[in-house]
Amino acid sequence: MKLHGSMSIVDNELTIGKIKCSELKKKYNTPLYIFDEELVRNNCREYMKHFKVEEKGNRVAYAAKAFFPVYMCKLIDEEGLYLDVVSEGELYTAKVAQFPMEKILFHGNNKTLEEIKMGVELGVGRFVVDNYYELELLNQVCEQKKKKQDIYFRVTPGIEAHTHEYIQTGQVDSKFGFTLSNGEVHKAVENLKKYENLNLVGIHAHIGSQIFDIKPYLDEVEIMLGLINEMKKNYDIEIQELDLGGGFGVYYSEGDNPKPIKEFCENIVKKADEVCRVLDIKLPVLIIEPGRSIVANAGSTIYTVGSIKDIKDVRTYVSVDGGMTDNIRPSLYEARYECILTNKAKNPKNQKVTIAGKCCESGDILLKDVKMSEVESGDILLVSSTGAYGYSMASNYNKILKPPVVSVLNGESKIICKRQTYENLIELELM
Ligand SMILES: Cc1ncc(COP(=O)(O)O)c(C=O)c1O
Ligand SMILES: N[C@@H](CCCC[NH3+])C(=O)O
Repeated sequence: MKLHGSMSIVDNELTIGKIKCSELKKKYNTPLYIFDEELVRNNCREYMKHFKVEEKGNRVAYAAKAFFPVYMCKLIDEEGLYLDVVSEGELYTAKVAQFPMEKILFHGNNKTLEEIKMGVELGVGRFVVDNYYELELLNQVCEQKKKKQDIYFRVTPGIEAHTHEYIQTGQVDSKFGFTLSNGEVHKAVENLKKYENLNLVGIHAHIGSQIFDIKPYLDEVEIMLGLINEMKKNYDIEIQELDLGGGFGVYYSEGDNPKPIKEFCENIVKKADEVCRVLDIKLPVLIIEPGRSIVANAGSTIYTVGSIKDIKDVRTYVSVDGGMTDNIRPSLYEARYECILTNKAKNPKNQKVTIAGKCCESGDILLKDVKMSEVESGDILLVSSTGAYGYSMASNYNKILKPPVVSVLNGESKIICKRQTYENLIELELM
């Protein structure tokens, strides 16, 4: 297994943030999400530096959906990032964390009236308007509240990025945004005069998630700056902000070859400079919205191994005390991960096993056919890179409790999300 961030192996045992996994298990029990705070902060700083936030006034907005406890929101604020939210719940979390509302971008393809009202009342900086329905609702709400709201248009630029089809978003056949190729974007711009309470300051596109190539982003820069140029020429509208979305890929398992943050950022910034020079237009403020690439490698999940079923000449199933409820990604996207027995970190990996979860579901498989050292019940199994879309997509299927999240940093650990209790589980149910 590739070691990430502050992971290291000491006396044949895996440590994170200078703490042995066996100590974490003893203190907090399993299953347990571990959050490597140093790595998250380093990733934020890499983005801020290489996307030229100070130098050029560009912005990095963290995509809350990847992992968003109040603690994470406060960290994002401390590191100076902006924030991308997609729901009332994420907005509420930001409010509780006292995140500056003017630094929030509010996304979503079907924002409800309640969500729109909440966003306007709280004073979010930018609504990323997805469709006509939202334009109407937002304008009405702003009229009632006598506010003028800055907006972006979400554009579907027609880029098919190479990633799982469930997490592609930039292609024409998408539920998100105004389509560029059939003139929808232009029509929306032409109609803007009707919406007196809205002020179009930017355009946005997001081409998908877990993307390794830089090329689709460079295409996106070209297409979107071309659009900005047309808007100036055809409608005399000056677009000052260009939001290119997130989706930068990370390493989960062998074969994944993500580019370093520096490379993604520098190439995008450089390309935008070049295209603006060619088109002879003013360089807009650039925004990106990384989620996964800030938190994925910083998160790990530890489990305790329970039953082991060896079906001779077929497969060996090693079952753990969590599964698809704390990590739906393998079942949903056939996502692949790496794992290690933390208490036998350097032992030779001489067998092939399949790691199964405990849900009543045959598809509840976390890792299929992975190399593993001699395994026994009671061992601690760590799955790496579960920091993005693990906790945030966790469920209570089979009424299994969501595990806690513990942050580790320089030999200290602290709970940032408590373990759910059975009382939490049934508190909304009629007795
Ligand atoms: C609009 C938007 N921005 C940002 C992101 C973050 O993506 P990722 O976590 O892959 O960086 C997403 C999710 O794909 C998104 O839909
Ligand atoms: N939840 C997805 C990514 C979501 C993308 C959001 N637009 C994943 O785990 O990969």
